[in-house]
Amino acid sequence: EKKARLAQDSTTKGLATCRVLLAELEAHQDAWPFLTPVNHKAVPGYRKVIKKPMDFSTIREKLITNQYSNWETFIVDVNLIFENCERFNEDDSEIGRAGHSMRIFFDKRWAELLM
Ligand SMILES: Cn1cc(C(=O)NCCN)ccc1=O
Repeated sequence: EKKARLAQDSTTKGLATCRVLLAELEAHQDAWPFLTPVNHKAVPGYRKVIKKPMDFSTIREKLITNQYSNWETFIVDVNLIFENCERFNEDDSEIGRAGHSMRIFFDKRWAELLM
């Protein structure tokens, strides 16, 4: 509880936690579909179906250029990756399974770092 409040209050600390977590997400073996923006020229329908694309490299760029005011705005973008993946991919598909695996990993690590 105290750690969570601390991380929430001082945004720099909160954002340091975000950097740690983003590095772990990018290093995960199931991160491959989410490392860079989906190439909508190579993936028919993607641009039409997914209104707000997001990926780990975009989140990293936003972190580096100070576009997240706090850890909550960071969480919104991470969850957008998983929501887009569930919307566009069957649960029983390579990418669908990777998305579920990454979401489970993220939720667990976030809880450990902030609770
Ligand atoms: C997240 N996502 C990724 C792809 C993809 O093809 N990624 C490139 C992998 N090299 C397609 C649909 C999708 O929802």
